[in-house]
Amino acid sequence: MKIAIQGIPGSFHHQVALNCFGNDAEIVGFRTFEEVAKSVANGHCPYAVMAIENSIAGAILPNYELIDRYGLWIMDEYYLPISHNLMALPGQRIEDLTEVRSHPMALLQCKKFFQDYPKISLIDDVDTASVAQRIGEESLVGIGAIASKTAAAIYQLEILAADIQTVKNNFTRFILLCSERKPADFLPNKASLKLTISNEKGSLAHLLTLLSAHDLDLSKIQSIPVIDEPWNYSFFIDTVFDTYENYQSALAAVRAHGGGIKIFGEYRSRKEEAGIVFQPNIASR
Ligand SMILES: O=C(O)C(=O)C[C@]1(C(=O)O)C=C[C@@H](O)C=C1
Repeated sequence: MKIAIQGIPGSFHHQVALNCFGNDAEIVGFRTFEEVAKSVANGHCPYAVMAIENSIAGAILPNYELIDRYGLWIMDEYYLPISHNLMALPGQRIEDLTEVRSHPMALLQCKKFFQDYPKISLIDDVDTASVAQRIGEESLVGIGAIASKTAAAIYQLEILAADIQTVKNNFTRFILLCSERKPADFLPNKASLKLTISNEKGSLAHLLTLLSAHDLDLSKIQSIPVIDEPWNYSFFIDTVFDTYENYQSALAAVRAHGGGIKIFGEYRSRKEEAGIVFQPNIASR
């Protein structure tokens, strides 16, 4: 079973793919999230794991756009506790480093730590683990990586500072994607949607009131531009609900008020299971 991820062994995506699909899964690494989305849409990989938001750094907005554009289906979610570590070639000290490279989301999560090291430039790179791999393979002196302890072990780097993320309790929420909606043998209590409303005074307030009147709890709302209609916006919404009926009647009310709805996925909230190894519900998919 092929699972598409952005990254290589030692990356957080790789860890999540192993946690969710087991050690026998064939994990296929890509350099960009766009290639990941494409590989699921064109059938090369039946499933993908994709980071969507982090508790310190916030949402990865471009990934919402990819799910929308490639018409992918969110079938599950997974919360991974994230510990970032500064690492370099054995023998290097923090004072020797002039550059630290990592995935942009990882750099954002560790910005505060580097305030004490103004001589170090922080540089965006492909993913956490591939920087660690490059430093090891090319014996790069003066360059550090921010990555997992697993990456340090695989690529034989020394950890100079552990747990350097701004707050210790740091989670990234990942979503599990497939190419299309399949019949579910479970009752969802969470959905990811795109809602489009007319750009009129009070229309967003009205939409939120409608959702709240049907007991929908919004766990996320994010506005994104409608690219072919300048200054008009759609809203990506994650909502958690007690009953599927409430959710359906909320959607019916939004439609009745002229709102457009695209459903990206209906699944079970995994927040309370954060950090616990689990099997995704893929038996019937
Ligand atoms: O670079 C990695 O190791 C990743 O898996 C990417 C990623 C992300 O996309 O947010 C995953 C989790 C962390 O939030 C930092 C980076």
